[in-house]
Amino acid sequence: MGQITYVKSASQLICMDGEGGPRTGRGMSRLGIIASGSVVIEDGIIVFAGSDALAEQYLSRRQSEAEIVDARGKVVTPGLVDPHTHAIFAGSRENELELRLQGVKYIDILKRGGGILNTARSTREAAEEELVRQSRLRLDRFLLHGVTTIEAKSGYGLTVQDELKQLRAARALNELHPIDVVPTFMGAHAVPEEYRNNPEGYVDLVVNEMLPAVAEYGLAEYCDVFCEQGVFNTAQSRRILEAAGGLGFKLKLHADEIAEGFGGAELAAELGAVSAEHLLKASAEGVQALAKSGTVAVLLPGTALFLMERPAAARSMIEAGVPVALSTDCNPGSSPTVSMPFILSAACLTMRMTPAEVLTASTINAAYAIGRGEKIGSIEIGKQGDLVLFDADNYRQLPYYYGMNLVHTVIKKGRVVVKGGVLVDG
Ligand SMILES: O=C(O)CC1=NCN=C1
Ligand SMILES: [Zn+2]
Repeated sequence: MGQITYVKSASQLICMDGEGGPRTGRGMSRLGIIASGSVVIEDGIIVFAGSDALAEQYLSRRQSEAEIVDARGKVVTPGLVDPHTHAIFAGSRENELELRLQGVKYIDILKRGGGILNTARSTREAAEEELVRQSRLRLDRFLLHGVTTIEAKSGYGLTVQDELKQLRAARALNELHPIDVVPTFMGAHAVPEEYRNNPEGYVDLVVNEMLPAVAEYGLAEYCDVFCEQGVFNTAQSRRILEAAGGLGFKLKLHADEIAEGFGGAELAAELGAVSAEHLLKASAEGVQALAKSGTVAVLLPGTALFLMERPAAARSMIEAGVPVALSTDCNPGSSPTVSMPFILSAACLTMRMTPAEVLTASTINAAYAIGRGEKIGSIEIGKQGDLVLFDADNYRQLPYYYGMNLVHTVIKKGRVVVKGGVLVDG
């Protein structure tokens, strides 16, 4: 008899069930809400989701064997999914905040050898165990904010060995922490100091040495590139992503974050990338291309806020039929946060997404952005038993109480890992 967890009598059960594939347009507003609903999880997999009455019937005599989680007065959603993080790193860059408040631009800090290169220095110096220790604390905080799966990129090593070290740390965390970690290789995050005068030589290193090594050790599912003016141009980005595709990596792209209409969105769509990320400055043609290719637009309103930039045009993307997902972009330079609940609020307040849309964008659509849409992101029979119980009367309160963490209980693969807003040991 398997381990049964019975999540009982939620005031609102947000199933997010529905047609296959990421949700678009009006589909982003269909949440599949069951008033007074219950979920039964057996051996980590959802075996029932529906009304309380039917749950009682389903369990019948086996209720006595179940661990009952009282969800009365709670809103129950799928575990939140963060599809874009740089969460594996050492050090911090709080000094840059004051620099930027004095008017120094993010990209100029990088050009001066700070920014990503600052974190690269501290990440290269850190042993793998130290990387795991520091990053594990961030994963604990993600869990306390209702996040049960994250994507995690490399890109602070910028040498073959240090990129492999970062990805091994991601693998170790995936094994030792309740949160599932989906790894992305991002050696093309910045050109390191030692290649400052030979950026093409660094692209050669990424293509000829880093990608084959990461593929050989099976350390990443995705390849991502910072396609940006002053970082990697579209020709370099294309070369790296085409090489990655040839080695079996699925593709992502940091696109149109800083320079207007740099062509990242168009490139992501042309290469059939699973997702394009940031898109603050995407062109109208780029948005249309994303809609046509079905590439998920991963929007990062926290980053726009932290960089004091206007956010991505989420409304026109949704209206164009682009599947939209949300993320913290957790990283020490442009978005030092793990709070997906705050990102939901920021998406409403700065990009005019609705409460229903931001929930879809942080669950099922975020799951599809990392290739996990058939496994997580909704409360449906056969999916992984990842749930969050929020202290809220209804789902609209999640983005409404901005800056507050309403997470009460988190269940990961059927096991309670956060209770009363506190991590459960073991
Ligand atoms: O600054 C960082 O560490 C992360 C980042 N990569 C591209 N934009 C922000
Ligand atoms: Zn990023």
